[in-house]
Amino acid sequence: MYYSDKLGIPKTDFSRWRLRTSELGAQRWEYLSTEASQKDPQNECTKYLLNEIFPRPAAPTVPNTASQALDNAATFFSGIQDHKSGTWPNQYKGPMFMSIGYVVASYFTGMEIPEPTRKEMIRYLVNTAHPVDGGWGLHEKDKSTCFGTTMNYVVLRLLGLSDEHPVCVKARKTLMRLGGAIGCPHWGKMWLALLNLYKWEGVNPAPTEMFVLPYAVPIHPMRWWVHTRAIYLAAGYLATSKIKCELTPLLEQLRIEIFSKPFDMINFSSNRNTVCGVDLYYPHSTLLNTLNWFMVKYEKFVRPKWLLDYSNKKAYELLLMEMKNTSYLSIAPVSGAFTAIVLFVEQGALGKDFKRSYDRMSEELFMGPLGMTVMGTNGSQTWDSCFAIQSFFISGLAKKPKYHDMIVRAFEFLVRSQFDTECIPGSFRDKRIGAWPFSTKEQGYTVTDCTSEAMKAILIVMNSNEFVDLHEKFDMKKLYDSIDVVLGLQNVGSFEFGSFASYECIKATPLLELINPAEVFGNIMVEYPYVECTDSSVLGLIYYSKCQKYRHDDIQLAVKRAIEYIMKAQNDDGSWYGSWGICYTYAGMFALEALSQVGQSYENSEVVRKGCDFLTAWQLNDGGWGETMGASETHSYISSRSSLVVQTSWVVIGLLLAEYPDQQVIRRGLDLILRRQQKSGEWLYESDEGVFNHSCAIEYPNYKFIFPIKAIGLYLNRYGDFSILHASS
Ligand SMILES: CC(C)=CCC[C@@H](C)[C@H]1CC[C@@]2(C)C3=C(CC[C@]12C)[C@@]1(C)CC[C@H](O)C(C)(C)[C@@H]1CC3
Repeated sequence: MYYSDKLGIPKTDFSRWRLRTSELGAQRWEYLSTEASQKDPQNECTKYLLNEIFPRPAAPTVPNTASQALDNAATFFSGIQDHKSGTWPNQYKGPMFMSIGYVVASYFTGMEIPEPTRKEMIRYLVNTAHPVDGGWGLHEKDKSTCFGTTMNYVVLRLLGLSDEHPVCVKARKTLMRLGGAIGCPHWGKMWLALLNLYKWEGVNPAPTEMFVLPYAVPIHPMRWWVHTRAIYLAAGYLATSKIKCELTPLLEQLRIEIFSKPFDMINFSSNRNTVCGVDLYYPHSTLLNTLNWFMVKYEKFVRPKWLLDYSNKKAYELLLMEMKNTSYLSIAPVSGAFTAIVLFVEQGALGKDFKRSYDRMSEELFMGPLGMTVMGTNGSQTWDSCFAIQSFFISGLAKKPKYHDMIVRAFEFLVRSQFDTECIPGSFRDKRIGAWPFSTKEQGYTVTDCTSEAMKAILIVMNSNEFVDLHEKFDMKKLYDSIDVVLGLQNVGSFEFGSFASYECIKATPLLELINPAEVFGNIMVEYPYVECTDSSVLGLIYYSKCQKYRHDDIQLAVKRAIEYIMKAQNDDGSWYGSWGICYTYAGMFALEALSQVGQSYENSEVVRKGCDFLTAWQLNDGGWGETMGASETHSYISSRSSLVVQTSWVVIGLLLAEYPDQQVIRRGLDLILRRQQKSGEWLYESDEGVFNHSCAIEYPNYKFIFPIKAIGLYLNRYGDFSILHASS
């Protein structure tokens, strides 16, 4: 029973929800009428996502051996694939600062949120409120923060929950304890200012003049990290124009509810830098405070109107290009919602670009047992499909005819998802033909590791005799472009030689972090070298060069440089810090896999030995491994009390690929994985697997299938099958 049920919060009829997908992987939830629902049964994937049948029926065979357990897992996982797209849709949730964008954009523009969505968004927030104090944090499992609590309180109120509802009363009490909404970080202040719940003079400046500087200026915003630039481009337009919506009775009421003082008594301009202590992850530098001080004076006394108009016009043009490059999705939900508001301001409710962008926001909403929320991105389609294919091949499952169609569908999805058009000239985007995104082709952004992993998955299928029927579906020449993109993404200038970053090369100095205005995230200003992205790039490049001749020498050189980077990135204790998964177990697996591909093993490489010894030292008494979000935040390994299946799988995979000599250590990990497997063949959610910007946890629901399958498969390859006593918990 969920908290929302205890409180009697209205719920929709789950049997009426359908997940509609497209061949390009777009996902939209639709709520049918009872009659339509009867004619159009829910598919397995949707039932699974909504937890409609639980506990699920046991797999037909009780596994007596590890290979049978593997087969049950594979059967379960292939059963929840979405057939139309060939992907594994999932509620890619965690961050608690995304829904505000959709709700503010809807309120601001007068667009009505459909009733079932409204109800389920309320349910989700009720179910994720902190069990003790009723607030919300930066992510679902976080302590309550001013940002999380203010944003989600406002969302609930805009969605129609009464201020007297116990959930609101409790949350408000926590908000007051945190000092009220005045302590919101920069983005929070911006959302409030748009809603006329905060004065723009109390928001630190985000000047659009930066975007009209010549690109040659080394700190030009188009050299920043793609997300930060997209957010500040749209938010800058809104902030400099001091856009706000009309004050409605509800907003007037909210002005009273969220501050600890009467609204008119607050001196907003003296609270530009007020950030609640609990929220502060990345405090301002003196440089940023000084620049902000000058900017405020400049905006007030110096800035000529023509310059503001000129730079906002430029910002608007760039935003339109961004929308066209991303099929109106924008790179991610935060920038997407700010941009939709800009388009509304420029074009009005009937504007075609506004309408398209607003419509696309529904593809970020995802329904689940707790309710509906806006996800971190419009999905994780490509990334998960790459790993699904690879793990089925490595564990020998791909040979079994019963998984043939699943692999065909995922392969065809990857083929459809490769970029085949370039971005609009002048939009400061790199060449993308040949590359792959993290989510969908329509989202339009190349990701380094996604490109390499997709290339590898495609090649594995193309090299396989079982899939000759697919060989004509892909022209291998299309990988020439992929190779060009990947090679072009390696950092070979003055920054972090040999490494790979996330979306682009590093284009500006990390000193820019000194002007990071976001307060709640670290490392967001520029691209950084990521060991996992570097590892994946190595894996893709090596696999390609083993079977193809194109740019062979360039690839060898790139791999050599990348491997040198990976070795250099190892910490003294043998660990690697993972930026996108939690944490050292994640990066350890990737690094050990990359090193194994150049022949480095426990026996012959000091780096590998240290890497393995670091991991084995953290093995828990139950045989597995588990790491907490604290590790990502504090940059030191923090173990969970009992093991987690996904992280145990990461370590098992790493150790197996490193040819770690002690079979017993690995076997104990594997036993844990097998013990946690359910009778249905699946594994259940245990803890968030992913992270970003050091402070925000995010779920990767497919990891609990992909990595155990790979771990069991690799174990069987090395040591052979064995009988098991308990296959279910
Ligand atoms: C602080 C900001 C700007 C918030 C918006 C959220 C995005 C920045 C996040 C949500 C999902 C996210 C973590 C993601 C990534 C970057 C940052 C994202 C897009 C990437 C693509 C970086 C490279 C990684 O190896 C991997 C592919 C796993 C992830 C996927 C998700």
